[in-house]
Amino acid sequence: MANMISWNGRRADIAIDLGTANTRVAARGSGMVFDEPSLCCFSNGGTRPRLVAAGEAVRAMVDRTPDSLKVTRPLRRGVLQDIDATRELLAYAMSSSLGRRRLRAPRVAIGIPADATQAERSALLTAASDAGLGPVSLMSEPFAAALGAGLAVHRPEGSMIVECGAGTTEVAVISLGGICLTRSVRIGGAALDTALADHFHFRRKFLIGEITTERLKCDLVRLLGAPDGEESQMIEAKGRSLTSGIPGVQQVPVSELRQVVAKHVAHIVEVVRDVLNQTPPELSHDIHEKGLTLTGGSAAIPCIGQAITAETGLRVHIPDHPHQCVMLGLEAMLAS
Ligand SMILES: Nc1ncnc2c1ncn2[C@@H]1O[C@H](COP(=O)(O)OP(=O)(O)OP(=O)(O)O)[C@@H](O)[C@H]1O
Repeated sequence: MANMISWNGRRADIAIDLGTANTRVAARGSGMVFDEPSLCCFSNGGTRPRLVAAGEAVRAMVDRTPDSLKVTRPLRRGVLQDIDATRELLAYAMSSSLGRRRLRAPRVAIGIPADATQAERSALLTAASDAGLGPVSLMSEPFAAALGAGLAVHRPEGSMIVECGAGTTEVAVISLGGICLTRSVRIGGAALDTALADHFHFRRKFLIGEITTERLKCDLVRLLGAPDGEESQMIEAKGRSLTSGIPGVQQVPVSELRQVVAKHVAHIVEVVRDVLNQTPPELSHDIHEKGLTLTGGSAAIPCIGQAITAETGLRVHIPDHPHQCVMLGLEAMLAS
C-alpha cells in the first residue's frame, strides 16, 4: 500500500482517524485539530431523525436519554454501522476543527482496518462524500500506527505492530514501506467493557451503564497491572440491582474480575501468536531482536503487554501516546 497520500501529485489536506470510540482529525501544517468521542445524538421526532449533538457533548447523554432522543455510535467493532451517523460525525468534526478555515471538498485520508471488506470501504466513502469531503484515500490503520509510533517502516527489516483500539485489534508485520502480513480481530477495549458489564449482570444481578463500565475497566486494569497486593482491593460500581430494582453500589474484589480480563487478553495474545507463526524467518528474526510495538488506547491495559511477553518471550514497547499513533501516522503521511 502506498504511504504517501496524493492525487495527481496534489497532497491530502486532512487526515481522519475515525475510531469506534474516538475520532481524531489532523490538518496539514496544523497537527491534531480534533479529538472527541465517536458519538451522535439524534432526535426521534419528525419524519427524519435530526442531529441534536455530536462528539464530546454526547458523552454525558449516554444511557440518559428520554424516548425522544437516541444516542448512536457511527462505528461498531472498527467499521461503519450507521451511515447517517458517520456522515454527521464527519461533518461535525470538519466544522468544529476547521471552522471558518473550512476547505471546499478537502482532500482527505481516512484510516480503516486492514481487513475491511469492499462493502465496508464503499460505505465509508459514501458517508465521507455525503459529509462534503473531497477525494478520499483509505489508509491501513496498522501501517499508520507503525509510522506514528516511529517504527522504521521503510527499512528492509521486519517491524511488528499490535494496534489495540476500542473495536478492533490489528496485528501487522511491516517491512520496506508495506505490510507483509496482517490479521485483524474485531475485539478491542469495548469488548472487554461488554464482558465486564455481563459479569455484573449475570453473576451479581447488577446492571451498570456504558460509561461507568469503561471507568471501572480503567481502574481495574490499573490495579491488576500494579505490583503484588493490589488484587486484594475492592472495586466499586454504581448501578441498579436487578433483584431489588433499587439503585446502589456494588463492591467487588479485584480478584473476582481477573478471569474476565485474562480471557480477553488471551484472545489478543492468540492473534499475535498466529501472525508470528506465519511470519517468514528473516522477518521473524528481526522481530525477535527488536520486540514488538503496542499502540491504540487499549495499550494502556498493562496485562496485554505483560501477557504477550510471557507467551512469546518478545519485548513489548509502548510509545508515549499509544492512542494517538494512528493519527500521528496519518499526519506524517500528509506531510511527506
Ligand atoms: N487507561 C486506560 N485503561 C484501559 N483502557 C483504556 C485506557 N485509556 C483508554 N482505554 C481504552 O482504549 C479504547 C479507545 O482507544 P482508541 O481511541 O485507540 O480506539 P478507537 O481508535 O476509537 O477504536 P478502533 O480503532 O478500534 O476503532 C477504549 O476502549 C478505552 O476504554
